[in-house]
Amino acid sequence: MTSDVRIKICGLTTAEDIDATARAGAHYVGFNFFPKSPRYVDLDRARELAVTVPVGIAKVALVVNAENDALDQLVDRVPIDMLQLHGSESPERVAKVRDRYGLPIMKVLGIASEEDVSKVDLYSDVADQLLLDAKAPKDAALPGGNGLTFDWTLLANRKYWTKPWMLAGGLTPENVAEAIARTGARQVDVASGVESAPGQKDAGLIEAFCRAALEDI
Ligand SMILES: O=C(O)c1ccccc1N[C@@H]1O[C@H](COP(=O)(O)O)[C@@H](O)[C@H]1O
Repeated sequence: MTSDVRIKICGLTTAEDIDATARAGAHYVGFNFFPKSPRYVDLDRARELAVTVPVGIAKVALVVNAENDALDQLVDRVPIDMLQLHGSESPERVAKVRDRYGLPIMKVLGIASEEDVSKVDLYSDVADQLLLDAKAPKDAALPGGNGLTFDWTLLANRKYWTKPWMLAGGLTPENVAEAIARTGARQVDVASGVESAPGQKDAGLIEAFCRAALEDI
């Protein structure tokens, strides 16, 4: 028996990554457009990869506080299905991006406290999905992709959320089943937890992650 959990593998950079992710049964692939990331892909590379993604797997573009010029070029050149806003974008900015491109938006919230969790309500009317990631440490070079978990009990007392949400932050083949069981997440996202080195995806780890996430426990 497999569960209905949906899986996003983020920060793919090669054709082999796409192949491994599709074979493992993931539902979303993420392309990372944050230049400082070891998972960064430029528009040409992202386009080459995106056109090979099998139908039925959603192609997500991860951007951080991107301006319209950069987003215009991205959307023009790369056939994506969703924008993941992983910066400090306000609800107003999220609404503007959604209106301008007509693409579904996944807004990311960094979580370290109850107050952070309560921000879901601020974005529920303007985002199509929420992604809850560990809040990056103040001195971190990256706002995500740091392999850090957050305190999952912060999600225990959440009220009903009207938009689909995804759990991220430090997930691995070893902890993803526990994370799902403890938080009730129906969607999970991983970047560094399926890599052999920063930015280098490992087909075996992708397969193990998907197997563990899809297992009914
Ligand atoms: O992965 C990155 O390099 C990255 C850079 C900038 C913003 C977000 C990034 N990754 C996202 O963060 C989550 C959690 O990452 P991890 O699994 O803890 O390594 C990841 O799923 C990406 O969506």
